[in-house]
Amino acid sequence: MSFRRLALGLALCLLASVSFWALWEYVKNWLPVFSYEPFYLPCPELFNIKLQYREGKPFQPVARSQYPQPKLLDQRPTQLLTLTPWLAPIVSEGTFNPELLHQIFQPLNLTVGVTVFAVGKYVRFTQSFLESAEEFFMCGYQVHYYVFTHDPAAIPKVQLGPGRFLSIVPVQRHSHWEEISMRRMETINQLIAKRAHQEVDYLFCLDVDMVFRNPWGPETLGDLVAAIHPGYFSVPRQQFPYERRQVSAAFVADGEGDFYYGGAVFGGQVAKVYEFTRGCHMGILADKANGIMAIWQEESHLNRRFISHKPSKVLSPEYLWDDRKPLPPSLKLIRFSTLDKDSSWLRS
Ligand SMILES: CC(=O)N[C@H]1[C@@H](OP(=O)(O)OP(=O)(O)OC[C@H]2O[C@@H](n3ccc(=O)[nH]c3=O)[C@H](O)[C@@H]2O)O[C@H](CO)[C@H](O)[C@@H]1O
Ligand SMILES: [Mn+2]
Repeated sequence: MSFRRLALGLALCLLASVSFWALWEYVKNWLPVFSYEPFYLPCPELFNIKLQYREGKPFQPVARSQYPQPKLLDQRPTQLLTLTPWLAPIVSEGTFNPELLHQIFQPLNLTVGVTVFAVGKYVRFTQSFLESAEEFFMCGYQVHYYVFTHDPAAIPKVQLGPGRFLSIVPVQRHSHWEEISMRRMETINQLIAKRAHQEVDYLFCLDVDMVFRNPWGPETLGDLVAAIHPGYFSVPRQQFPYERRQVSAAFVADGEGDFYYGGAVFGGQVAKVYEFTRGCHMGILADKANGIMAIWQEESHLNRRFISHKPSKVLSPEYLWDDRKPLPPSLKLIRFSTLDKDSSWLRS
């Protein structure tokens, strides 16, 4: 009797272990979580490794060389070039997705600075400039305007959106408009050294006699940004109004040049704008020492520098237009444009 019980007990035990084993095999095969071996974890050293990279090589200025001129309108008369020969994007409507760029740039919590000069009669442009910027410039981002003026009390109070600031920076009123325009390089450079390097990530340096007409967003952000001048985007480089006198630091030889850029719009990462404005100012000082002023003042020096220090992003004339010109079929919209103004009265 007891032998039968023992045998039955053993058989039951055997059955139970076999079923348990079968169940385990089944579960092990079907649920990956049970078969997962934490092979790579823990491996804390991976998170603590500090790599000693080869030292970064700073970009060298491009030496004078001969190569064909890039043509903004070479493809089809209505289609703009989208890439420079040194692989910088040329930004225009249709080349980027604004929603995607917003998703990428919005979480970065960037502050974009704007420098603008309102000296003498140009104070009158400040209101329309600022109001249109509030409507279209870097909407949804933190913006810091630096308004340089000889007369702080004359700067109108414009209602600014949340996260947008305005600093008025007093400057001397030089008697000649050329001097006012040209001194901007030095003044911007000093502003960056004094405070802007701690206050903004990117900085755009803009003319005040202009208004925003359509959105200007993060598609414009880059290391060093130039804008193609509205007057010369379809002419051979020999016709660009570069400084052609060899004695000037802004001299450009006949076969040189990519695009003719406007002095009314440039920018980039604040450290790059610092280097850029310093270089231009040094050229301007060298010219002063030689008793010469470049044909288009700081714009000539800016163009000289952009030949040897290529912009990493180029803005199409959508970002620097002139209302006095008819709109060509190649431009789908105008974002920032010069007002029709009486230059001789303004400069008198
Ligand atoms: C089409 C054309 O001819 N463009 C040239 C002209 O641009 P612009 O006619 O656009 O020059 P501008 O008269 O707008 O002067 C440039 C900027 O300097 C500031 N400003 C200038 C004068 C003044 O009395 N007060 C003042 O605040 C202001 O922010 C102005 O927007 O002159 C510039 C001077 O560098 C460049 O040579 C440009 O190539
Ligand atoms: Mn202007």
